[in-house]
Amino acid sequence: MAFFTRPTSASAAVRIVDPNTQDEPVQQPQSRKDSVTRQCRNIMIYGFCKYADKGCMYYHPPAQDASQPTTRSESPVITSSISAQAVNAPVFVPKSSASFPSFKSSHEAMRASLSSPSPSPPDYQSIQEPQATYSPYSFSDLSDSVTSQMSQLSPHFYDDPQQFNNYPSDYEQAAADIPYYSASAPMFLREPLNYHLYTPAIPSTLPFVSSSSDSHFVPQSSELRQTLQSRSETIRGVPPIGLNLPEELQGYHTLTPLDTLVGSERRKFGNWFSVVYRAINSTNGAPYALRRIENFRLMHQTAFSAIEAWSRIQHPNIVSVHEAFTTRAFNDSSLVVVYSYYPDAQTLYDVHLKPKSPPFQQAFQNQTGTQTPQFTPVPERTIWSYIIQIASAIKKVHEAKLAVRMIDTTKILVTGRNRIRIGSCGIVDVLMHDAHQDMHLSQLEDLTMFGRLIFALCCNNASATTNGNFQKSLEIMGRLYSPEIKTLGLFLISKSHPNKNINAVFEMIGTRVVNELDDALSGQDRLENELLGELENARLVRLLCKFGFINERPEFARDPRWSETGDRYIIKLFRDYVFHQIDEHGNPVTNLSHVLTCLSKLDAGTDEKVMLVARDEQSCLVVSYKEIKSCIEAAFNDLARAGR
Ligand SMILES: Nc1ncnc2c1ncn2[C@@H]1O[C@H](COP(=O)(O)OP(=O)(O)OP(=O)(O)O)[C@@H](O)[C@H]1O
Repeated sequence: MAFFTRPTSASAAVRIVDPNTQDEPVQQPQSRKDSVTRQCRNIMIYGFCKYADKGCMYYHPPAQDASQPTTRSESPVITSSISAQAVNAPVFVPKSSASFPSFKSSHEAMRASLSSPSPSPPDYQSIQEPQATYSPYSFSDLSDSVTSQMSQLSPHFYDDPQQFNNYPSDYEQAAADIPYYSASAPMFLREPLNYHLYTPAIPSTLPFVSSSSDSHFVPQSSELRQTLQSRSETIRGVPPIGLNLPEELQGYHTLTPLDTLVGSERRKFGNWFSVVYRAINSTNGAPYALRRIENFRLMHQTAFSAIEAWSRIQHPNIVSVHEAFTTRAFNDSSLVVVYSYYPDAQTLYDVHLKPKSPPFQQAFQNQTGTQTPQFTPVPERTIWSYIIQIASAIKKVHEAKLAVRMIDTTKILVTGRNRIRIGSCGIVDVLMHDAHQDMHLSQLEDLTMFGRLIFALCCNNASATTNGNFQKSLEIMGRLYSPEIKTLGLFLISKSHPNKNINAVFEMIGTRVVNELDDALSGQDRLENELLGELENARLVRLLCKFGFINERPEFARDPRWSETGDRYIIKLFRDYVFHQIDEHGNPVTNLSHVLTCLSKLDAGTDEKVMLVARDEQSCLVVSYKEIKSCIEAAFNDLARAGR
């Protein structure tokens, strides 16, 4: 790959040479016969030609004619109102329109034209040289303005925080660190991408961060996307009509029950019936889970002090408690506790213990009595993961001088791949406020419940430690899992162990915690990698929005100054260049990579130049992405100002 020295001049103007004529002898000037019928471009650009009376060979219409805008089929009108430096570049007139380069060839033309090293001293002079044969009007008039305008742009562009205000300061630092931007370093016409501004390709040497890898906590990319989409859809789900629920409940609205059980199926929370609703908070618009305890009468306001203590507990394995209140909105006296909401969460019971309806073939075999349904054991790695997460949550709660009081497969939520959270915290504290509670005993009871839960999960039976199932459960555990799990389970359910506390649990599972940590960190790497792939989206959407604001505005449809001149004209041509390419057969080029590359370079404002060809193919402009970017900024700011 070859890169070529950038002209040392500050000018943006580059003479375009048709690549086919690179090695050909210099073209002869156009015949005078042709010239006198063509309108002088100085008239089109400046409204007058100072060489009109000094021998300029082109046609100079009377003053009123010159001011008339040309139609679209003619060459673009570039008036003196043009502010973009690139517009001041000399206009390229191809030898014949039939040789208009296709998308590919225009790039090749660009390459070819730029491939010869720029002469030194300043390239500008080399541009002036062929004036006599190339264009009848003086270039020197343009040079000053171009130089001065470019000098405003070039040297400090990357120093100006305004230009890069879309990027975090790290990126600015990165830009500063890259020698490419250093003033003393060689500059190139054809620039490499600013890699600090682009998402690098995923290194294949790190298989665990690749989007197709499946980690313990993070599924592969496609599944992750599906999961997130589904959650987003769930949050926006509308409640079924006719539920007769309150429209507004203490600042929450759009109540949707998460439990569809009816009648005798309804499960109880202790002695009380309970329902969980998803509801939207009117203040912040976020969804929350509201657990309602029906027909509960609060005797003392102090019962809510436990909720206050629970609301201070933040832990990745505990569903956060936000607030609690009593209400008569359900036509009874209900207690409502508000929790963080996890869309598509299922309870551990639903995921692992709930009897699944057997597949068709299996059901048929059962009827004939040839085969009994088997349960699918929870993998040992998953059991350890659950153990560590629950133990970690319990430790946090016990250290806060509280007890969980409800460690049960129906109250632990699976909120992601192998991610669990203890839910419904704080409710028992309110319900049992009047009963005397010994915190130490409550904490021991937590550990016993924890042990029962381990047995239940390993044996796929919620009553694994009761109803005479214990011996069978021990046998199943011994057969399916390593002895450490059984030892831990027995330790937790034992009543008389002198040293039973959560810290002792961690002493027993210490080595397994290391695995969990490794998997958690790998999951984080995977997620970071996923996030990296999404980084580009925001910048591209921002740009596309600006394009949408600027291009084809109906109120300016009849105003040629809006889209046929200056900044807007460049934006229009650039839009054509990005989106409306056609191949050599005239078919649309729908190359997404081309679009993304162009937009990324535009957003980064690179110095790389691009050749924009007018729709009538009679002229073209060479502008840098940096200049196009400033055109877009200017046009957008005009609109924004007008809007204000
Ligand atoms: N914080 C929450 N975020 C999202 N969903 C939740 C939340 N809390 C509970 N749910 C969901 O609400 C549903 C009902 O919860 P509930 O605790 O009533 O479970 P259950 O299995 O019906 O147990 P039970 O009725 O015996 O208490 C469950 O599907 C659960 O996944």
